[in-house]
Amino acid sequence: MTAQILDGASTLKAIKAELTQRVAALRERGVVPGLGTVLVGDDPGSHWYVNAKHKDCAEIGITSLRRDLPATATQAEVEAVIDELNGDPACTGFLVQQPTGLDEMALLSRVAPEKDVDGLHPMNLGWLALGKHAPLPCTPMGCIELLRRYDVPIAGAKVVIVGRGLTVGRPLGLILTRKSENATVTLCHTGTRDLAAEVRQGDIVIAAAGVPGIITKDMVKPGAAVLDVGVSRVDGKIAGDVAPDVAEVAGWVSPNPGGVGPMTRALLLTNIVEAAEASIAHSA
Ligand SMILES: Nc1nc(=O)c2c([nH]1)NC[C@@H]1CN(c3ccc(C(=O)N[C@@H](CCC(=O)O)C(=O)O)cc3)C=[N+]21
Repeated sequence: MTAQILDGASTLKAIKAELTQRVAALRERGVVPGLGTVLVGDDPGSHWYVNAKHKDCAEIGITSLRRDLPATATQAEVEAVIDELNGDPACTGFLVQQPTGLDEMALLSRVAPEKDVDGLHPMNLGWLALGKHAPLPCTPMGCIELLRRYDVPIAGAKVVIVGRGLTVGRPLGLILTRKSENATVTLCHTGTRDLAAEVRQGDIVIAAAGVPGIITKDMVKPGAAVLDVGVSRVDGKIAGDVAPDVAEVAGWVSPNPGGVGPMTRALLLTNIVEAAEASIAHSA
């Protein structure tokens, strides 16, 4: 027996089809959702991601405001672009692509919280900790949406997260322990004494350590769902956190590429549409 594939690419397609109708409904009411991106420098990976995001937007009727700055851009220059997008009504949501090489906390904090479609503004993460509705981070929500669409049970499940990074592991623990998800979470990190023993308890394992192949077959409970969030490059190719032979014991696995990456984009699109819908609710 081999694991069922959690196909993020086809799920992104399905979500785009659903969002197309919501964007059309917004446009009928005179609201055109517009995504802004702020990109600093010429990292090819970052350029690929930002291009992909704008292509996704164009497909479903979201307009694009693209601000590309050279690697030499200063903190003040990037902050001026953030201020400009904060004040532009055509921009209903935007993000600063990471990494920038600048003071990222200062940049994140400067984005108007209601335009923070990455869900990473300190105020939005604070609302998450306090249990109030706010934009949520795209990669964690992409993981959850992928599990939901394949009917992997989350409520009551033991979820083992590997990695405490600010964009995935840390917020994911907060989200999965809400009443609406109701999972029991173990958050592992470099201080974890026996990683294999922790991972073996997981009905769901979410690997977001950025260490190629850190999750091996012997660590996985038979039938578990294993999500691979890690993006490392080995010889120019994407290497995930999950070793390929994990599929021999797992019940479900997300491929990488083709799993959580496209789902991150799907949830970004969802956040853009929701921010635009919320702007109507607030002005009505
Ligand atoms: N402010 C900010 N927001 C982000 O959401 C953000 C960011 N900064 N910095 C970098 C990470 C990374 N990220 C990905 C998006 C899409 C894929 C994706 O769609 N990958 C494809 C193809 C990958 C390939 O072939 O190169 C896949 O997994 O199938 C991956 C990774 C968003 N990030």
